Amino acid sequence: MSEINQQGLPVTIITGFLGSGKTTLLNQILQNDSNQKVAVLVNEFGEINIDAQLLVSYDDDMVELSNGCICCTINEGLVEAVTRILSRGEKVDRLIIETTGVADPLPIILTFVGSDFREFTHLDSVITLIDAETFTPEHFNSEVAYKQIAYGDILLLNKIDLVDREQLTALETYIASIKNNPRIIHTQYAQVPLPLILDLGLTQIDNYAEAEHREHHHHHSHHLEADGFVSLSFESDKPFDVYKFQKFLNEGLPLEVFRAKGIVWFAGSELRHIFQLCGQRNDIKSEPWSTPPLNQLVFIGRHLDTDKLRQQLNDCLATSVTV
Ligand SMILES: Nc1nc2c(ncn2[C@@H]2O[C@H](COP(=O)(O)OP(=O)(O)OP(=O)(O)O)[C@@H](O)[C@H]2O)c(=O)[nH]1
Repeated sequence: MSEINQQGLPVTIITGFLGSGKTTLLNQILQNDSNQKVAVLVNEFGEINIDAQLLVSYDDDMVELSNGCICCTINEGLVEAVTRILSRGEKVDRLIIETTGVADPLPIILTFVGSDFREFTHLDSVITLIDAETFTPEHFNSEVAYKQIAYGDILLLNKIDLVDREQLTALETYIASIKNNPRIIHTQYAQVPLPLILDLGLTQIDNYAEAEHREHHHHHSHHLEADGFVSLSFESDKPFDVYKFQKFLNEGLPLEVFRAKGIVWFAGSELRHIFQLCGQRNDIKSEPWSTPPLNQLVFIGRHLDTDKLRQQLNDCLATSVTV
């Protein structure tokens, strides 16, 4: 029996704030770790799981947990999903969990270090993505954004193509002020040699004993409300008018929207469009459809007027369809 088997299934948790590059990293791992059987658990805050659809391999090994956050409301779902993976006859080499951008990683960490799973799994490391362009010492006034860094064993300072040297140095100085000897790696599109992030055995279980005790006496399921994040999921089997949608992005999009992503269908186009918005930046890429066309979008932000936003999106739909 290999050393890994004796220790149980290696688990890697990928965390980081909204839009920091978690799915991009997961795709890097899946593309480069092709000799291994990787089970993936993708959790999204929103009713539609967009991330799962944007992964390079999307098959039976994927377990999606949508509409909630595994750190609180659907933690039971996490336990069930992991139990399912562990009880499959087929050998699995590792489990990777991508949390939502608004997840507190601690309850997820404790699910592995403080439960029956401890016998069958071992938490290898917690990887935290940080968007070097948008992250500031105010950490978006979000307690979870702070905790994601505090509990990260490896910090990937991502999107370095969008910042200058001074901004990077300022960020590193801030991180060093809140965390002892941080292990920081600079990345662009989350590209990192896998030996630098996998199978390192970095998570120190003993460090969590006290945290586990505290959590048992503490209700953490209200942090989303406290941070003020809400999500709107929009689906339609009618296409958007490309000009109306572009006008909406340029003039109508509420400033409160911090993150948006989705699969977009434009009237007159045969392609599926992948829409991504992080802060002030958005882009749309196109590729062929592998499913019947439809619109599926998620908008996340603080204090969103979801009714108004839904109406604005409905107004972007094309009145006549020419595909
Ligand atoms: N310029 C630039 N863009 C990046 C980089 N890494 C990721 N992105 C883009 O940032 C956007 C968000 O990346 P994701 O990987 O989806 O981020 P995420 O953390 O999974 O997002 P959520 O799960 O929705 O919170 C996408 O459009 C990526 O292509 C980078 O290093 N540089």
